[in-house]
Amino acid sequence: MSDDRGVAHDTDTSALLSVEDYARHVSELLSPTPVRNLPLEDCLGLALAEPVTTGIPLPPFDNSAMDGYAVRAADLEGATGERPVTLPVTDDVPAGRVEVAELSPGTAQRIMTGAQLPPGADATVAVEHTDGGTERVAVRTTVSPGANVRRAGEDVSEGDTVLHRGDTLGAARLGMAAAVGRAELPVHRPVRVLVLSTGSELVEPGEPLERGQIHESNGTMLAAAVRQCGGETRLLRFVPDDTDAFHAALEPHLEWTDLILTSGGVSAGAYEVVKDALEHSEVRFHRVAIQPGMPQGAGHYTSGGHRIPVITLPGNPVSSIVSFEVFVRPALRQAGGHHRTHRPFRWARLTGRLRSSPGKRQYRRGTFDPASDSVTVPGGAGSHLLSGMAEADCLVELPEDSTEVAEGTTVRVWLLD
Ligand SMILES: Nc1nc2c(c(=O)[nH]1)N[C@H]1C(S)=C(S)[C@@H](COP(=O)(O)OP(=O)(O)OC[C@H]3O[C@@H](n4cnc5c(N)ncnc54)[C@H](O)[C@@H]3O)O[C@H]1N2
Ligand code: MOO
Repeated sequence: MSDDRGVAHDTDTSALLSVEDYARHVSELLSPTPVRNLPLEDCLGLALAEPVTTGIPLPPFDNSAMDGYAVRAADLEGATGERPVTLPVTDDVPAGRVEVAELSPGTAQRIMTGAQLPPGADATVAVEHTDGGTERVAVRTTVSPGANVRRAGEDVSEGDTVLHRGDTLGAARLGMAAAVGRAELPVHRPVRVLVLSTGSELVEPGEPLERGQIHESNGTMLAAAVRQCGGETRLLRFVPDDTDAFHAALEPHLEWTDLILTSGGVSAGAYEVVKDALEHSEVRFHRVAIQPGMPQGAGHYTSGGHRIPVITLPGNPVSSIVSFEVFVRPALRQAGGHHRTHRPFRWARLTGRLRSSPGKRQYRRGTFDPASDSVTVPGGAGSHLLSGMAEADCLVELPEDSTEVAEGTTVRVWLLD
């Protein structure tokens, strides 16, 4: 097996912080963002800060589920294709009509889907079962009382709670809010994250590379990851490997920022600018029992009266995105007020065998097959192997105590977007 080629092996696992302890530490850094009333069109992806109760029933009035004719069911007794019952059509009721006349016995009113059921009517017969007449209508079927009628309050009653605190507002929930008459909702404003990348080897995508250089990719990736979980971002991509320049780059953004998220520059090298620049702030660097993503830092950046939470992710691209998923995403979701903070997970059978780092929780990149509840891990464990991450639809969790994981073993998989 060679699936751990290119993995940074650290055999000293004695001083490693557990994944749980570090995750808790990170989530304690952030407080919930302030609550604002925003128009519905600005609420997509944000978390509701208070429950929504409805002041009206839905539907608000009895109405027709079909285009056809409002009738009294008893008037159609015995109607068949051979012996239709013919009724005079006394009115036309389009959707939106406010005043609707009473339906007299032995008559029909032409009615549209969503239009008020006339008082006295107890059913609608669909136009397909009639000759479609406008003066008189021949009806070829019987109907039961209540047929094709949507009763007031059938969906929700006045006073019902229709949305809950902490709900993430997606299309259907925004539709629900509009349906009960809300134009605005109280939501947690998005968490504002200043994403920054350091490294003299980094070059703007689109520019040619000299030998020894790579395109900057973590900034794009992490900013997108923040936005995917409901946050707002500012991206500083080429912060120089110089501590004064680092502080100067941050300065204009400090008033705006809820969290500073860096990648790179924190391990054991000679030019670790993030580590050097944060040395005098309240940031602590840890080695966490996770692969990829072992070198981590968290705390507060202090400057000119500001005290801003900061999380420093490792620079290897897969290390940075995996540790974002494991540590940062749940913390951001919690700060944004969402009650769903974690990705959904499934249990799945491994289609091949894997080797894992002892003493560390390993996250491998996989593709999950929901039809067979199985997961395939095509690529290696190396934290520079971004293509495997780009292909993956899940992260495969191998526990700290596993070393050789046999084919067929049941593992937890975290489903990605
Ligand atoms: N002697 C040791 N060396 C390393 C250790 C260690 O414990 N002792 N840990 C290894 C592990 S594990 C990881 S993970 C990395 C973490 O390194 P840094 O966070 O300091 O990151 P850099 O050294 O700056 O970069 C690592 C790698 O990632 C590339 N990178 C960085 N930023 C970006 C970016 N914005 N876009 C694309 N790629 C980026 C960078 O070029 C390097 O290849 O350290 C190991 N070493
Ligand atoms: O293995 Mo590092 O922990 O590449 O992330």
